Amino acid sequence: MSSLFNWSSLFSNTPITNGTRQLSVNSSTLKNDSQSLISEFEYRRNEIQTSGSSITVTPKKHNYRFKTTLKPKKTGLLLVGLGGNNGSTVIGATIANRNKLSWETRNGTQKANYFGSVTQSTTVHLGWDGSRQIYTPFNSILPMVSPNDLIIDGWDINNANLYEAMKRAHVFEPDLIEQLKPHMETTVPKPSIYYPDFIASNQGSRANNVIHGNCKKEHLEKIRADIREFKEKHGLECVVVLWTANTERYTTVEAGLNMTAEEILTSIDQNKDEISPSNIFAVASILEGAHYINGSPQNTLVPGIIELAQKHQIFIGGDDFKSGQTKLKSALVDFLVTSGLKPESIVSYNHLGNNDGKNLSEARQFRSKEISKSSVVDDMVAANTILFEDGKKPDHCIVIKYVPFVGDSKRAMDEYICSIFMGGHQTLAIHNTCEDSLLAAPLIFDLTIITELCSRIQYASAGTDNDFMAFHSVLSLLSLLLKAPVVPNGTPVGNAFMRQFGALTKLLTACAGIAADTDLQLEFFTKLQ
Ligand SMILES: NC(=O)c1ccc[n+]([C@@H]2O[C@H](COP(=O)([O-])OP(=O)(O)OC[C@H]3O[C@@H](n4cnc5c(N)ncnc54)[C@H](O)[C@@H]3O)[C@@H](O)[C@H]2O)c1
Ligand SMILES: O=P([O-])([O-])O[C@@H]1[C@@H](O)[C@H](O)[C@@H](O)[C@H](O)[C@@H]1O
Repeated sequence: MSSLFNWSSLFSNTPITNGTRQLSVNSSTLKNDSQSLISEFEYRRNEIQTSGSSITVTPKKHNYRFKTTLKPKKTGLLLVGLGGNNGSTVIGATIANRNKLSWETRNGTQKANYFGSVTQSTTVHLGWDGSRQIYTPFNSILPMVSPNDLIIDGWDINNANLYEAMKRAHVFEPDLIEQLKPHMETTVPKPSIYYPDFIASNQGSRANNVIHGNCKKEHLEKIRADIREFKEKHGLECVVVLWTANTERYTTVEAGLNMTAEEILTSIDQNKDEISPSNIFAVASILEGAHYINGSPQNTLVPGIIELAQKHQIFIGGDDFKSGQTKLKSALVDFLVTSGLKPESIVSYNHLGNNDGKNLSEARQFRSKEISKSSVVDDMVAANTILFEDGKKPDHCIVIKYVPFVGDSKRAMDEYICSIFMGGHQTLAIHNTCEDSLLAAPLIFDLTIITELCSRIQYASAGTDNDFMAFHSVLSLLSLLLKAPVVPNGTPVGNAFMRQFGALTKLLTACAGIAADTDLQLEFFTKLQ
């Protein structure tokens, strides 16, 4: 007996599709009670055996059951770097959207929105209704937290209140800033951990809001207490701690320091220099049951922190928001290679004038960013041994310059040179003005919302009584939103943008009992039986 499932009826306060359409799923395999939805999904993949130049493909089927707890959790977001350009933009945007603010610009009246957010502003193809293709909003497929409902707070080494921080950021229009003033001027970030050696020396003048003392164990306990207090004060069911503070230098990764959960905890107890502020935030989050996301490029998520997250069944994700120049690259290079054109040279230059750019103007912080920006084409190159028969990657050059005048309005200039047919070359020269915080802030919502959703999804093998399990702690599903995805050990990194989007939406539709969109569209040139 098929069941018609429409979860909006369960939560009258959850707008199912922003008032446009109601999505109901009519499936015989779908079971739901008032608390959860169980779907069955036949996962088809190819088991591959290679031997020399021969490949053997064995199609395999795996029958999954997905169990989604339907009611979104009351969720808090704690931002490390709350007073920064991204942090103040995130908070301001939720207030503006929640209060349906509009403001005057020289181009006319602008209304608050969540453009640039995958969860809030994209749609997913469901199929053909006989006369047109039907798409549904991403956030109508399963119940998700609304960014308007997020409780947001955080830490900063600078004590500017969020109104001052917003003005300093030069991201929002003055009319909006003044409307937000009463909502933001009373919020001051919590004092944070400051170890000068990890961020640029030019950030020292900002550090007037720091936790005193040099004992890393005490710093850990203070951050843990902050997380506990935040959770209890707001009655939260889910907390995500997200690093949007300055890019740190890489930390050493070695046995005895941070290779295991025990080592990272012992190294904190022993006050080891190589334990970074972001390491401490990650450990504190995990120990307090809060999920941790790294929006910056440094290697916070060392093996010991990954092991600790697994022990505590907490999600972690990173690294480095994929917001502008690299985001375009992750789609464009996929397009070029898929077209049979061979990128030979990729030069990505940008200059920016915000504090991020100032921090990145020092060599060790730039190096963290150069690493995360450089790895984004690796999977696309490896996918085509016709073009890249010798495995030689394209020349790939990253340049970042600090030019204060442009502020948060980063100017990215890229040149792609490809080998094409019969010895020709195609050159793409792209000028891309990236309003950095307006591009990154939506990703912060998505990272938080998808992490909370994944905390409500469990899986089991169909046809068995095996218990339902949570996904792996390293939430590689967040790769769409990150430049250098951290993935479970031994699994591949995927950066091609549309493949990442497809993986995310196909999981959601599988959990909702909706047939995955194969794009084959056989119904248009065959007779469906
Ligand atoms: N498009 C983007 O904006 C984008 C894209 C990818 C990555 N990022 C990364 O996001 C981060 C934030 O970018 P931003 O433009 O908001 O930078 P920002 O400099 O404006 O904000 C960073 C904030 O972190 C604070 N801070 C530094 N160390 C801290 C610590 N230990 N604890 C708490 N606060 C601390 C600083 O005082 C500052 O207010 C940077 O690492 C940047 O590389 C940004
Ligand atoms: O995301 P993206 O535009 O490729 O990369 C950007 C860097 O090139 C830039 O220096 C700074 O704006 C951001 O930190 C961001 O990481």
